[in-house]
Amino acid sequence: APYTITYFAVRGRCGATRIMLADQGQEWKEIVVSFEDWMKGDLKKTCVFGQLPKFEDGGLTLFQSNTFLRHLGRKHGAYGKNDCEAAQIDMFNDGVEDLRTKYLKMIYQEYETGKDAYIKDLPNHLCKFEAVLAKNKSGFLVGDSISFADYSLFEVLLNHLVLSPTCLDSLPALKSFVDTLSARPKIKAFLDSEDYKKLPINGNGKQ
Ligand SMILES: N[C@@H](CCC(=O)N[C@@H](CS(=O)(=O)O)C(=O)NCC(=O)O)C(=O)O
Repeated sequence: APYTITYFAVRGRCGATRIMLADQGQEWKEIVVSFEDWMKGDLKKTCVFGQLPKFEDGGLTLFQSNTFLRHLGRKHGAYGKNDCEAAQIDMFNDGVEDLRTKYLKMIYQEYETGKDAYIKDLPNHLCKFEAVLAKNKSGFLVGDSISFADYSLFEVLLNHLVLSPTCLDSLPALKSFVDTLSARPKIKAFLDSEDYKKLPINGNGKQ
């Protein structure tokens, strides 16, 4: 397979990419880097931004997890049917990234002190995506087929359901979005796999 992910032994910022690859029927290789090896610094020096994950597509080497999603979107017809849809897909993926950034800040910097307040404030962020999905009859964020932004939203919702299992109870469009994507055969198989289940969501073991 031309695709290789190099990352720590976490779902982290590769969660959405792996779900997208699985749903698109793609195989990929995983190179797992231990924190101990990472701290030696040799690999870090070769990374454009000094960070992982790294994604290889044959001879193309990429960093930046959202870049992987866009690249796969272009390659596998998951980036809308025209520039207008592509721009909206970018917009919603950027919105998901805002939520992911808030989530990661809480997880890594203020879990004990900030978890309850974060969960309390969560509906104010999730309601924005609820409104978008409630408006688009296709069941996807943009247009009439799945895009990389849908995988990104789906994955961040899965993580939030671990943090707060009731967080979608009053958001029917998001609940149905998660149920529908979870039922897609290749996503279901991947989420049931040991490869998926054996990895913690985050690097500090908090979820
Ligand atoms: N914007 C980057 C962020 C990448 C990033 O923050 N990587 C962290 C690991 S993780 O937060 O994604 O799990 C890292 O390499 N940290 C180690 C280091 O910075 O030396 C992306 O989306 O890929």
